[in-house]
Amino acid sequence: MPGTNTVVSVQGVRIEFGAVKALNGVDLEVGAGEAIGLVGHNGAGKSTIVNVINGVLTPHQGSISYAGEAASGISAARAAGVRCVFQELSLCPNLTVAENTRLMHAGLQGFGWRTKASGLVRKKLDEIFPGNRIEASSQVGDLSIAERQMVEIAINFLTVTERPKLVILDEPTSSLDAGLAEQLLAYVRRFVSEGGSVLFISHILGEILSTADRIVVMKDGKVVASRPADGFSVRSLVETMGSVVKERSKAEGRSNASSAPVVLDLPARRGSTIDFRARRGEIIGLAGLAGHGQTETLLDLFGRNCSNWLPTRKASVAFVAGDRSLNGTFPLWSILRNLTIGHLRALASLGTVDTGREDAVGADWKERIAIKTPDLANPILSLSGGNQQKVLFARALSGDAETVLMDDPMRGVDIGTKQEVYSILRSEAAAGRTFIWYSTEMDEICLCDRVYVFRDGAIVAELMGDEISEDHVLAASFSGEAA
Ligand SMILES: Nc1ncnc2c1ncn2[C@@H]1O[C@H](COP(=O)(O)OP(=O)(O)OP(=O)(O)O)[C@@H](O)[C@H]1O
Repeated sequence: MPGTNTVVSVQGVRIEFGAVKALNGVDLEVGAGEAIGLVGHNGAGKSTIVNVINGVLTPHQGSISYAGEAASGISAARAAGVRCVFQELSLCPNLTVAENTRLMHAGLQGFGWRTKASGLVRKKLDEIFPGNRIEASSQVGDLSIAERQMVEIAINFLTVTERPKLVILDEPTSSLDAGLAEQLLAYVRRFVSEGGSVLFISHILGEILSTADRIVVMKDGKVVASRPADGFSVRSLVETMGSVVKERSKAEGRSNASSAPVVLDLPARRGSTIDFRARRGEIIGLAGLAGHGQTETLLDLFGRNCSNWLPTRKASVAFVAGDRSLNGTFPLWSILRNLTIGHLRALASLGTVDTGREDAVGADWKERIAIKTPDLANPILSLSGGNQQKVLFARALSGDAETVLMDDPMRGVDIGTKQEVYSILRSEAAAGRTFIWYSTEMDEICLCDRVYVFRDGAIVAELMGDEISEDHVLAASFSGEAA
């Protein structure tokens, strides 16, 4: 029986989507003042259990109770103080930050609600992310993905009539750079020390280990471990999730392509003296604080190198978009069509798509990066977030583009798959492909051959080989000079 200090308890919950057993008898309890880290491979069932707790999904079997009272549904969860920051951000892009705050908090009503909403959200943004420059009057569609994530987090933590009791954060740092992620984790610890509870999902295991009191590991729709965080290490977590840690030194396999031909370049801008240059076979990292011009540089490179008045059989650059739902997936299409759309010409014979070859490409990539689905003909939205991201990767890598531009492409991808993708990138680079990779994860930046650090829209440092380290990237990000 759940204790009096229990905020939410789920017992024996089962959820099936057709043939997929998304939850196969899950028990989970969250106590007051507890920070729980929830980890598991892509498709393990983490978002599904979140949707049960916040009342969006009704279990096919099993029960749910809030503070010891059996109840279900969105309003029961809301009344129990459950709030959720979703993996696919749920703000309305055509409304302002203040208007989105009002949508989430029905208590903001009557004369002067807009001023009150603006004040509350600005105050919470400053409390969680000191130094941010987000205006309450800004339209959400004009904000970067990191800013949208910050707004959604602030809206869910703020108190209008009732203080939130349990805030569920589904991959909240996936679009935040290291500095913003640290600010959020520090705030989470403060919230928990004041008696609030947090259920925190992340594929970045370091932040789970440093923030959670207890870690729950899911695998194939079941909870396979639930222990105090100090009983886990990165290695034991990965193994409990069912993957193996591959040891690799940062410099392993780094190419020394300094004499290879330049395939893409951009002149220095905004007062910088450093030109951007990418050589054949290089993996170039774009680093720096989020929103300092990395995505714009990728878009600029893409625009300059793909616009062609004449139809072409071979695209020279492919792009893995950072905002999966806005620019990545075709939501009404199948998984297979989403994967092959980038290079249908190469799969065509006599002007129509050769479905046999298309199926073979799909089956090959399903196997290579473990896309978790019973059938590639299923809609793309039937996949978990991380598995959708794998499809976008496969779309870029399965074509024959010589250069692949990647805008923070590992968002939501589990650690086992990341390791596979790192190996694929390294072997493709050795075969002559060039990768330009914006990442908000320092570990990934450290895997690159050469790194450009961005600040205020300009390149402020170029790091090579052993110079590529967290300290040097941070020093350049803040002071504009390599350490
Ligand atoms: N609406 C849906 N229709 C069909 N299958 C679904 C649906 N939602 C989830 N699933 C399936 O349920 C399983 C669990 O998905 P869930 O999104 O909970 O995984 P997850 O652990 O959150 O993964 P990720 O780390 O990639 O976000 C997956 O196999 C997924 O394909």
